[in-house]
Amino acid sequence: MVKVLVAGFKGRMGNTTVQMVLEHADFELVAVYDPMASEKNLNENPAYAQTDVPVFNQLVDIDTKAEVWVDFTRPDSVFENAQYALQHGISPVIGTTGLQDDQVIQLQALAKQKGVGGLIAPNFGISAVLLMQFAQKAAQYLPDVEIIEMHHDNKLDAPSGTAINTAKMIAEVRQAHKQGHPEEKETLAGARGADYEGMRIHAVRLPGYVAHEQVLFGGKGEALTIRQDSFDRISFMSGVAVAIEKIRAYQELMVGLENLL
Ligand SMILES: NC(=O)c1ccc[n+]([C@@H]2O[C@H](COP(=O)([O-])OP(=O)(O)OC[C@H]3O[C@@H](n4cnc5c(N)ncnc54)[C@H](O)[C@@H]3O)[C@@H](O)[C@H]2O)c1
Ligand SMILES: O=C(O)C1=N[C@H](C(=O)O)CCC1
Repeated sequence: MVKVLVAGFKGRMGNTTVQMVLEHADFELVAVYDPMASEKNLNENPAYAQTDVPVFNQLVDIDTKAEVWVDFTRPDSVFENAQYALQHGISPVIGTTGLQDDQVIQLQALAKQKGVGGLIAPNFGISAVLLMQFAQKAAQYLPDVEIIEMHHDNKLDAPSGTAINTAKMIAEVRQAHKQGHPEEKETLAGARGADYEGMRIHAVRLPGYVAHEQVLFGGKGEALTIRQDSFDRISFMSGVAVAIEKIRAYQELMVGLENLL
């Protein structure tokens, strides 16, 4: 049984992860953490009356035998949480987006120093992992690309972690270049979206959406559109489960679920 702590358990993804871990035959939920929690045990919540899982609402109070730390929290708390996990020999499985490149480098150095495996996955959905791989392949032949990501309107970070990762993967196979007309001007600021090495990224935030991405390629007289949709947060759970199962076999912090598939 893999002993699991879920950070951000009061949130949308944290709650979905708690249910998945409780239902999984090979996982044991040993702790949950969220600064918004006021209860001492998860069983104070009627939905989890049959459980016996300690609740923590401050990092300093956490006392656990957890082997894996699943993090679905906030862009401004994930770095501290991941540092805490690595320092305590707990493998972080990080779904929270918004980590800066220098923070990822620092966490990778810490993981190496401690010999602890960990994963940062911008997206745990298999459709998104495949979309990123297909987009990287397509960009070898169609280097003019724009990315449109669409999310629910409670999302804090823009562009999404998936969109940034898609752009990074495309940038590995594509010469950076400015797209559009050389003299184009925005008559309304932001009209052309964010710029990643000449690729434009557009972020849509609307109620009713969950998580969706389109990568648009244009060539001479032709176009290709690749799209994926997460209609429900359950779409992320098989990826989270794979990461929990496999991560303790590693001694480094990796980026991307594809590293474990
Ligand atoms: N990688 C993926 O596949 C994937 C999928 C969905 C969401 N996400 C990301 O997961 C994160 C959470 O998304 P959400 O929709 O569940 O958000 P949410 O706002 O519903 O939940 C976040 C929870 O984190 C808690 N929290 C705040 N600070 C904390 C801290 N320091 N430690 C522990 N918990 C803390 C909040 O109280 C809240 O309950 C976001 O960054 C989002 O982009 C990633
Ligand atoms: O709901 C979110 O927020 C999501 N964030 C991730 C991202 O930023 O790419 C993945 C999909 C859901």
